[in-house]
Formats: sequence, structure tokens, C-alpha cells
Amino acid sequence: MSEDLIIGVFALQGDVREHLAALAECDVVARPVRRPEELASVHALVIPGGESTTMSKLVEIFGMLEPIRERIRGGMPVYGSCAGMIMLADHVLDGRSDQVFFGGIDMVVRRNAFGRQVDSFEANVDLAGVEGDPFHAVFIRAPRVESVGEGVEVLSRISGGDADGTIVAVRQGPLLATAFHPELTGDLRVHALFVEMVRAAAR
Ligand SMILES: NC(=O)CC[C@H](N)C(=O)O
Repeated sequence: MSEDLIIGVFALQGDVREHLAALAECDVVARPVRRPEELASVHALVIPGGESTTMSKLVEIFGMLEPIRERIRGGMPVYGSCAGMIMLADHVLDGRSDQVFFGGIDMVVRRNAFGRQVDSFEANVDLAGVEGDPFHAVFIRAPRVESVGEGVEVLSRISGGDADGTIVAVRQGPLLATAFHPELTGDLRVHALFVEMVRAAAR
């Protein structure tokens, strides 16, 4: 275990436990983060899936909006899955009017954009930088990436079906986001990729 690397999981709302477990399996120290003092002690942060409107309210109540924005500006690696992807987007469509976001990734994301019938669905996707079989991706009322700016690397798109070509994973510098939930399927390759990004940033 590399005791030196501490990755926080933003623990105000969402599937925190699953991310903590996935990170622990990747041989790093994983800790829940709720307050500014806890944020100060981690090298990187995971923002879980959940409900971004609820997360937004709690972010304000716990005084975490500016501290996290500040760390993002300072280059802290962050990985957001699903609601976490929404929290990392610079532009969000169909958010609540009073909803707040951390921002950081130059992309336009639409909340709950896959339509009622496909509230939840699964797809096998290729992921740039991840070796082996396609990744089995689980989408739950997922956001849709509508466009990305020049500095954003598209890591994955859905291939085939109604959503063919839809961007579902992106990276901009130390920031990583997926519209799906790798923490729910036991495939550790996305977390391993993030840990690698965190190690690289810490070097
Ligand atoms: N599974 C998820 O994280 C869903 C995201 C949720 N629909 C939101 O807007 O925040």
C-alpha cells in the first residue's frame, strides 16, 4: 500500500462506500471528505454518483464550494462519476436555477438527458488508456456530454444504438469524469487510471 497517497471521496451524498472500497482495492488510502479540514489532508478527490441537486445544497451548507474550487484551480486531481461529472462541468443544462457546481472541465453537460425509457441502461464501451476488454458501463439517470472544449480529451463514446457517438468519459489535465458508474461493477480499471493520474501529479 502506498501510504503516501491519500484520496478523498466527497461524502456528503451518493455512493461513497463503493468508491472508498474501489480505491482501497487500488492500494491507496481512501478517506471520506465532508469538511474543509478533511479536504486539506487529501491529494485528490472522487466525487461520487448520486443526485447533483442534493449534493449542491449540501455543498453550500457544509461550506465546501469555494474550498473545492480553490483546490481544483490549484491542480488537485478530481474524478467525478455521473452526478460527480455534472459537478465538474463548466456548463450544465437542465440544472436547477439555484444549483451550484465546482466546474473545471470545459464541457456542456445535460442532466438526465437519456430520456425516460432509458433512465438506466448498460453499454460496453472502449476507454482510451484502459487496456483489455471493453468496459461494461452502467448508466443511471446519467448526464449527457453535449460538447467539449479544445483542451478536453474524449476517452470514450457509446458505440451503436440510439445514443451512438455520445461522449461518456472525458479528461482535462488532472480532471477525469465518466457519465457511468465504475464503482458499481467491480471493474477497477477507471479507478486505477485515476490513481495513476494522481501518482503522476504527485511526482
Ligand atoms: N446516477 C447519478 O449520479 C444520477 C445523476 C442525477 N441524475 C443528477 O442529476 O445528479
